[in-house]
Amino acid sequence: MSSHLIVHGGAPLKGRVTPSANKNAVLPVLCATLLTREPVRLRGVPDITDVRKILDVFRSLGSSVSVDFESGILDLHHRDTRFDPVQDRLPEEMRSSIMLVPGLLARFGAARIEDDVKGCTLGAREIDPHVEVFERFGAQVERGGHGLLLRAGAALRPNHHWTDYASVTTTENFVLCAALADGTSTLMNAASEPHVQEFCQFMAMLGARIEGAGTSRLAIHGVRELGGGEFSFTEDFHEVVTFLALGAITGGDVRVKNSRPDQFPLIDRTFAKFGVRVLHDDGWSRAVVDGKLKVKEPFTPNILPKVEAAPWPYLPVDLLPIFVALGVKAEGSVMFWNKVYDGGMCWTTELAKFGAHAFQSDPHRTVTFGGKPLAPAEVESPYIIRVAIALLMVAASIPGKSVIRNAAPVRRAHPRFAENITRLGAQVEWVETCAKP
Ligand SMILES: CC(=O)N[C@H]1[C@@H](OP(=O)(O)OP(=O)(O)OC[C@H]2O[C@@H](n3ccc(=O)[nH]c3=O)[C@H](O)[C@@H]2O)O[C@H](CO)[C@@H](O)[C@@H]1O
Ligand SMILES: C=C(OP(=O)(O)O)C(=O)O
Repeated sequence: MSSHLIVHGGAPLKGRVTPSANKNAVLPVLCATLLTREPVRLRGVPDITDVRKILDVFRSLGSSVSVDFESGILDLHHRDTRFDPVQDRLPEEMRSSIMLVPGLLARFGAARIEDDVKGCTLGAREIDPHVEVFERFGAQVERGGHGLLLRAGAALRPNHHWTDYASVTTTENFVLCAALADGTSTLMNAASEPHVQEFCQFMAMLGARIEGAGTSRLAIHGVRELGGGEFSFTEDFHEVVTFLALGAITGGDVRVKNSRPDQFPLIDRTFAKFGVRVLHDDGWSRAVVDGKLKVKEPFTPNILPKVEAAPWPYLPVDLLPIFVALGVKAEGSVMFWNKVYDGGMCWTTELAKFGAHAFQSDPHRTVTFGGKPLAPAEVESPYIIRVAIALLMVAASIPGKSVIRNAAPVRRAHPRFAENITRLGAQVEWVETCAKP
């Protein structure tokens, strides 16, 4: 079964929208709940496929799971749980599956990593930095059927570690292991993305002792046990940017609830490179285009304006496709540089189907020559959430019917996405089919 998005583009998107929570904050938090035997209540939990997969794991462990996606309230209680690391399988095709390991080790002294925990097909996405973290905390790792099997003794061993690069989920796994380790652990080159910070806030609410959240050095003082409690998620900055960009690319006027404009200065400057002014006022953000989308000329002669994406506080790499879509529409040329992934720019051929001129100059870089006339098209999304969104953005800006084939990755991160943008005036519908729509 495949899920395609049918888009009748050309309508300017207008209105107000409240974003959901950030999948990349919600998932490590869900994994972290395995570390406590006390009840946890989460508010603002989005109805996305990755969340459903983790909740299915909890049910199979025997945990109490009560979720109401309408209100976004999730009650979890992991008390009498059971797990067989050889027989039981964990979710695949999602990166966060790897963050179940510390909770399983803490409960059962055993865990597993499935063969496919790459998530979006953005490139290599190695697991070695994770394995290294688990080994430093004292786990033994060996290859088993369909993945790796891990075993650890009673308490994990505190340690001092410096990673090759600032990895989001490796940092989160380090914190998850260190929270209950027998002493103080430190991590250098820690990731500091907003979702890593939000995850650390949740851990602190459970009673974890973390210093340096939001910086590149974390110190975690292990505690004997963690408690329970309540936690509310904030708005997802990926969704804030997505809705703003959809308003801008369709010539509309979308206002998006955003309680963290302090995280936006670089994002706002990136929008400005395409002629989009982002205004933040009273908890709401708004994208304004004066005239038409146009690339801002640099003062330096004979250079290409560029957008660089890298670990925070750079522009987040998952936002890059959204700006590529703006680059295709804006008059002028821009170089996009994905400093993280070696396979994140593979989709320029799909843009060409709309008549766009985009050139992939190497695995990390693409140049857009924007402002060319575009026509509706049938395009194929790779298994990359934000690329499906970027293709939809381009389609929504062109009058006529386009089809985004295999757009299901959208459902991994954006709940009720088609409904949300339909309320803003888009004409979008899902089609589930075995055949071509
Ligand atoms: C569930 C979750 O939170 N997923 C996010 C998380 O994935 P994830 O934690 O898997 O991403 P990492 O930060 O580990 O980076 C992914 C890959 O990029 C490469 N790499 C990364 C950084 C670097 O400086 N050098 C380098 O080579 C490595 O091959 C690495 O495996 O962070 C990514 C980078 O923000 C986001 O795209 C993902 O949405
Ligand atoms: C790449 C993403 O997620 P994952 O790491 O789960 O594949 C994403 O959220 O854009």
